[in-house]
Amino acid sequence: MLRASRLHKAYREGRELHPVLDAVSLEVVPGECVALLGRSGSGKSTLLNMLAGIDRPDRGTVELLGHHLAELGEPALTLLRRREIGFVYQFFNLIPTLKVSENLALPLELNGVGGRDIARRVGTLLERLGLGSRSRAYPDQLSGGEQQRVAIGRALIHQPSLVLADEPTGNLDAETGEQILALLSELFHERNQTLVLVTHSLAVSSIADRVLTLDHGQIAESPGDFSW
Ligand SMILES: Nc1ncnc2c1ncn2[C@@H]1O[C@H](COP(=O)(O)OP(=O)(O)OP(=O)(O)O)[C@@H](O)[C@H]1O
Repeated sequence: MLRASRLHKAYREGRELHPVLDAVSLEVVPGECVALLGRSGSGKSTLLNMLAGIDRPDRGTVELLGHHLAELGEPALTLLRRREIGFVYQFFNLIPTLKVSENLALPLELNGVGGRDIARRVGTLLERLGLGSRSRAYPDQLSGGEQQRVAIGRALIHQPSLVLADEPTGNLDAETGEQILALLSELFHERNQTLVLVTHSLAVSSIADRVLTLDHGQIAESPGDFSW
């Protein structure tokens, strides 16, 4: 599904080069849920962006579904992301001028799915998300937890092979966060998808089959003795 080999990334701060990833390698197999754990600033989002081809490593390679991302131009990368990846972000990133149902429909429209099929799939998923009565609401009329439900729906509706979630509960209170995590985990298992979940929370990483920790630019299996 996903293979990253010896990724290096450094950011320049004035004259100094600040290394973030130092020969990071990881492999994710289909159907797996992998949590990427690390303290703030350890490079989790940087790594996630490389895995999705949003940012490019200084050195190293990323292979997604057999495609070497470095060999793809921007249009091909965009197409691959649109079809094969669903994203869930900490701050939901819904489009404020679109209703709930329209936000959900967007990935299907971008992938050329027909109108009737879109209406059916949006309707079914809205019920599954417990948002059947909110389809005509705008994002700012929803609670944080409801907005994240919509965002999870938007990430999954086009049945991508890979879902990338960056701190999906980071902006929610503990109880809502637990509900969102349970929903994400349920939907992920039902659909037999592959999930890479970035978090700094051990509780969040508990839904994963495997936990990788990122520390000082390097990755290790299992949470070890970090205490953030
Ligand atoms: N575009 C950029 N330019 C310069 N430095 C950057 C850039 N993006 C990230 N960094 C730096 O790289 C380091 C890793 O950032 P990153 O956002 O990947 O960490 P993170 O583990 O996701 O943190 P958090 O949990 O706080 O979101 C940080 O020191 C950050 O300041």
